[in-house]
Amino acid sequence: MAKQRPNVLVTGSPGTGKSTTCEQIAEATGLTYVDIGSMVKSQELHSGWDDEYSCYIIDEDKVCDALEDQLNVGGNIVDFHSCDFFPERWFDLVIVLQTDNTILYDRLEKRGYGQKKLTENVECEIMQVILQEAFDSYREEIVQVLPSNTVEDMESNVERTVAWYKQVLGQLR
Ligand SMILES: Nc1ncnc2c1ncn2[C@@H]1O[C@H](COP(=O)(O)OP(=O)(O)O)[C@@H](O)[C@H]1O
Repeated sequence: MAKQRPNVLVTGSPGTGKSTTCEQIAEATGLTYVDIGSMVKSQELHSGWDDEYSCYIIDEDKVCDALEDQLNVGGNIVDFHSCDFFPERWFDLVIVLQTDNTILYDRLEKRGYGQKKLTENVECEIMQVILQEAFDSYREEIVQVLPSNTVEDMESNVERTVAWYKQVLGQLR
């Protein structure tokens, strides 16, 4: 079944601005914002709590099952800090947000991350782990790597995604 509207995936290390960016794009386009982190918690799509990293151990199969119908129809903007376990066909655009490590460090510190989690997340960003994951999982043509250091960056990222969305919708109709 062909999607009626495109789906967008916004990925990147924690703190790069996924949720803020997604909320703004959702407001401007009417796409449904799907925050996987909250879903994992509220629908218990996990296999327990990881004390070391203070996070849930996500059950990827359960997440995909829970999203299947909605993503097949289309019209969603999905926010998650990992992107290699979703079916490739779900997404028409994959945005990878990137933030300079000193800025990211400050954001995660403000969020109250412990030293271990903070260092590992900043290292993940430096090593471009999510970027690599995105290029390994999706066609290069649909992956967009966007800087997310400043408010101006965010505005520009929202603007270009909204423009892309309108263009795709125009082609579908
Ligand atoms: N491009 C940006 N410029 C300035 N502040 C930003 C930017 N992106 C995110 N932030 C701020 O950083 C914090 C983390 O953003 P958030 O959207 O929660 O990130 P994520 O969902 O990727 O973890 C928030 O306080 C947000 O306002």
